[in-house]
Amino acid sequence: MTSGDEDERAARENGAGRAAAVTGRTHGSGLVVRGVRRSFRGVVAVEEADLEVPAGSVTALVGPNGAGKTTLLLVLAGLLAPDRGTVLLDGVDLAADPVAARARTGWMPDALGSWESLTGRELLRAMADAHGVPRAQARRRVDELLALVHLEDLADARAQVLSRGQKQRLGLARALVHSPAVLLLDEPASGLDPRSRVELRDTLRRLAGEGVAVLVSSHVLSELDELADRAVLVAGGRTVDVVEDVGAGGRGADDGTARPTRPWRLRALDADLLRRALADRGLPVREGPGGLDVVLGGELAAARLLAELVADGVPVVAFAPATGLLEQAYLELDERSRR
Ligand SMILES: Nc1ncnc2c1ncn2[C@@H]1O[C@H](COP(=O)(O)OP(=O)(O)OP(=O)(O)O)[C@@H](O)[C@H]1O
Repeated sequence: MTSGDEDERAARENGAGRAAAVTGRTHGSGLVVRGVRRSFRGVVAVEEADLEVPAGSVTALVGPNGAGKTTLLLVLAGLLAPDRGTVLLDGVDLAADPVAARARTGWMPDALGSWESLTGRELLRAMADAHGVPRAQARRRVDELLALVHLEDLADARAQVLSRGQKQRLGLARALVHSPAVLLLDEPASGLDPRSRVELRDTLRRLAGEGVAVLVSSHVLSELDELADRAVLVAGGRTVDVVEDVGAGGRGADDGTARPTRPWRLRALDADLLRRALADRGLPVREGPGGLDVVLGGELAAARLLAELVADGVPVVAFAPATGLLEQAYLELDERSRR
């Protein structure tokens, strides 16, 4: 047994002993991806992927249909071999030591898959067995995870009778059975009702708080704004951009001019006065539903503008982002890829 294995075992045992912790991890090396390419008989699904997911963070993988997100996640999960490129999972090179790399990685595909004839409990125990979690510990771990995803009452029902959302929750528990340092999730919120989505968000944030590196693909951009710390944008098989500070809403540079930019919607009791005040500042204005939209360079620029308008006696009654930061970045990306 290597010292890394011993650390891992200690971390697992720690986690199993502390009911409050989902993994028991406190730190790790996260995920590093460099120059990954993957094609299928001439069809290039992932052309050039470069990204990092620091331990303790949630990173969103965002891009239009066919951008290569699922293919990339399958490569990172060790289920598809890349044509070239390097993947480091918690410091372990996936190509050099796939077994150790997979032991550090949790994978939640967008569908539960072929084990649906087992009950949820059997499925989780089989997974724990496959990962070499000792029996007594596995029993405790499985109970904890069933509670975490609120499936205790359905634990002994065959997975195939579960609803789509319940299967998604079981899929999350399955991905966590071996206390992974890196968690990869493909559209985890699909099929979840609003309450389950909030719980998923809380669970992923909690995992990140425990030091796990979380990479999550999703099309529900408004929810990623609240869930993710940062987002990696993918288009045409390439990682094309990174949006930092997603959760903070994009603070922007001190001069208020740098990215990220997005429209803000303003409403005043006197719309004409507001229109004139914005025009005086050289800000192009668009009529939006229920207000005027102006593009600003971040929250600092917005705060400054609001203070100026109020000081000038403009009776502003609403001032908020017109779209989420990620939504805006995604729409810009989509626009560029259509040109
Ligand atoms: N097994 C395969 N054989 C051939 N082409 C494939 C295969 N898997 C994926 N592709 C192609 O690779 C490209 C990327 O597909 P992928 O499923 O990774 O995209 P995605 O970003 O996950 O899309 P979506 O958001 O619609 O799920 C697509 O053009 C797809 O048709």
